[in-house]
Amino acid sequence: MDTSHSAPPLLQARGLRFLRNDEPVFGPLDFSVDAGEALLVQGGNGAGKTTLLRVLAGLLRADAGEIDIDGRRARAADRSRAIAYLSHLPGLKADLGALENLDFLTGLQGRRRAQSAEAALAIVGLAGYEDALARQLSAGQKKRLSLARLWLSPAPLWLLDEPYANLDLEGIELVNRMVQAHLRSGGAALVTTHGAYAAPPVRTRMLVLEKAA
Ligand SMILES: Nc1ncnc2c1ncn2[C@@H]1O[C@H](COP(=O)(O)OP(=O)(O)OP(=O)(O)O)[C@@H](O)[C@H]1O
Repeated sequence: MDTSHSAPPLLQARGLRFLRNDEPVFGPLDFSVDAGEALLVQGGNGAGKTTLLRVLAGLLRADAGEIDIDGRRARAADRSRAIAYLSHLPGLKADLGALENLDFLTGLQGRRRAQSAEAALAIVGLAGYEDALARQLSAGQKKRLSLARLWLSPAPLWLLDEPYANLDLEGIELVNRMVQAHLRSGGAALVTTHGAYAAPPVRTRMLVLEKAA
């Protein structure tokens, strides 16, 4: 018997709204994503996609609304344990090597057991770059290093802001394989995109943000 329908969504937002200088950026929004699903957050430039992910990640405070994780109200501090946020800025330490960056970030954010930083670098195509300084990596290599950090994260909910930016075709396929594997192992992902999107074949919901008038 399939009991998955009785489980609460991994993430549920109700009446979520964000204002900047008293002007609405988005919302009120109602959406949810289940374990095993992707939520595609679409909208043009300035529609509020990054702002929404930053609110969910607890980096900005919503003006109204509620966020539940696994059926329980989750304030910003609770959410940080459940969420891994891939920003479109890489968030790397420029003067540390690739491996040192991973050790630093997993030291802050925890690590999935049975995953080594070296293995994660190999998965994202950076074997041989262990000691390369982050500032010497290309934009696409930095994105790959951020993907290795994501791969090591124990968090079930991935927030991916423009994950394909700066990646070549093989990198795009890498992101899709990672998302597929993460969803298969019971995770979920929110993915922002402008529209042109090489979506992985996974169960997908859509959330379209309109630019506030
Ligand atoms: N730090 C900031 N200070 C003031 N306004 C901001 C700031 N960051 C974003 N905004 C404004 O908030 C709105 C939403 O921006 P946001 O970055 O969330 O859009 P987006 O959908 O991610 O856009 P893009 O596709 O261009 O990345 C825009 O009007 C933007 O100008």
